Amino acid sequence: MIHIDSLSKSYGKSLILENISVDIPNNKITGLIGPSGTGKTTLIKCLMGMEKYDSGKIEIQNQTVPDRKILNSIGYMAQSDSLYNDLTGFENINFFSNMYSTKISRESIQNTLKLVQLDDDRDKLVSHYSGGMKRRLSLAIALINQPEYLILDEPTVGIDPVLKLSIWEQLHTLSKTRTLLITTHIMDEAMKCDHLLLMKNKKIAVSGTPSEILEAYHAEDIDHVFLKLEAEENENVRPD
Ligand SMILES: Nc1ncnc2c1ncn2[C@@H]1O[C@H](COP(=O)(O)OP(=O)(O)OP(=O)(O)O)[C@@H](O)[C@H]1O
Repeated sequence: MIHIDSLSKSYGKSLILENISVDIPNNKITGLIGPSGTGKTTLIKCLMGMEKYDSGKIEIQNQTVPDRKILNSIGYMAQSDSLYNDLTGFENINFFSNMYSTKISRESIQNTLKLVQLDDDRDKLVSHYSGGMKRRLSLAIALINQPEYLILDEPTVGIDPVLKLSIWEQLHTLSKTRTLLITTHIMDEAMKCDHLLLMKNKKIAVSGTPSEILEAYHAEDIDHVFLKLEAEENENVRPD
């Protein structure tokens, strides 16, 4: 479980995350959803120890983070791909797999490339990859050491609908034994998550399963929940 307690974070004078307290359950896909610029990536960077937070606490497996040992059990896919353009897909994933203390076999690299449907393109230079291929390679790199926690920042951007579906199937399979935290703007992807955290105004405004949230807000989709939150804020009325 990821436990976030009273977390606040500013960049300079701008407060980005305000007193956030939330638990991210094990063996589920939690979707962190919210309009652009609400602080989703900032929250993830705080979890990963890539940004220092001002106050509060983050614990993963009861261990305060950042913690080196815990980092080894997290697979992270950033929003922008950090790949070596002058290496092939295979060489990239091989490079990153050498960073782990446990040896990752060629077979497991090959299987992971297959999973993201890059096995046929493994020997192409990444500079010749499309945007979607780069995203898939980044996803493969996040998966390579079979981490207990997977934190994926907009994993399906630039990926075509058919592959997107197969990646979601895979994410669901992974979530049987792993804890996933995924950010997305894409509202139909929100509905595929087991648990949602809706971010608004520096806070987690709503949390629950997609159906619980839709029911509570009498909304047909998550977009409408955000619209209702906006109206609620403007009129200062609560949903009935
Ligand atoms: N390093 C930084 N220095 C200063 N401000 C930053 C920095 N990184 C992000 N911000 C600001 O913090 C706010 C939250 O950004 P963040 O990237 O966390 O949002 P987001 O919800 O992930 O957005 P998106 O969905 O567009 O990726 C934005 O106003 C952004 O401009």
